[in-house]
Amino acid sequence: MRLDYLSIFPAYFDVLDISLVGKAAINGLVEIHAHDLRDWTHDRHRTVDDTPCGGGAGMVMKPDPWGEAFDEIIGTESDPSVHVIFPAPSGTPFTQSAAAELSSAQRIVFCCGRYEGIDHRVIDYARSMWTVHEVSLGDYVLNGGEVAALAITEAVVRLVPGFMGNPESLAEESFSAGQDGLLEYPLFTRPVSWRGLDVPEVLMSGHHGRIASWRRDESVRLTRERRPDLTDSDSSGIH
Ligand SMILES: COc1ccc(Cn2ccc3ccc(-c4cc(N)[nH]n4)cc32)cc1
Repeated sequence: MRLDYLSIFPAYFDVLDISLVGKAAINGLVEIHAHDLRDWTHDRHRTVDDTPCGGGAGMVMKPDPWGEAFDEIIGTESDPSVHVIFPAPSGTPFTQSAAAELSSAQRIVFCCGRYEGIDHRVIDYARSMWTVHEVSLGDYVLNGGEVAALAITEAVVRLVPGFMGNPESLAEESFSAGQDGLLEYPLFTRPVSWRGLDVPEVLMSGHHGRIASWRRDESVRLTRERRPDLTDSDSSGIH
């Protein structure tokens, strides 16, 4: 899997060399390329923004640098196997199933906007050439697309076959299909007693049936408490 990042702050992606994603890069599972959008400007000030047509506050990212960057990084041929991701507050909420789908992609290009956003023709042009995803991380406002691109990268790359040492652990996580759409149960490890707080006795009983039952009850309780929106979905084991 090749991952490209287009941004006016490409240094945001240096962190990928440190993290687990960096390890995947070393063992050849993923290739990471960060690019400075200003490299495709031609004026002295390396300008990437301009005032919004129709008025309004803030600045909008000009289409020209994006188009030239696309030509060089992706090419001028249409290819639906290339996934182009535009993080945006107006995007579709990003989900674990979206991460799972993207984990089989061979190429993902992250377009990280800043200011008030990117000229919409850039997205329209990308849609005419590749598979485009406009995604939101959640109902809160970031200053640009870079943090979202990092979060999406981690969610996707950890699902790439061969990345996780213990792929079975993926099946037990919150939001993974195997959990019936329920939140993960509380976790404990040694010491059994810590600052007057004890591990639930059932977990020390060695009785696998009771442990499984306790864990499911806890998942149901937590999901009802924190994510009632998940309890009505068909995939959840509770209704
Ligand atoms: C309300 O309108 C706004 C428009 C743009 C911005 C700043 N900005 C510029 C590019 C960009 C890309 C993604 C995001 C983002 C994504 C999520 N889930 N929150 N925020 C924010 C972004 C702030 C607010």
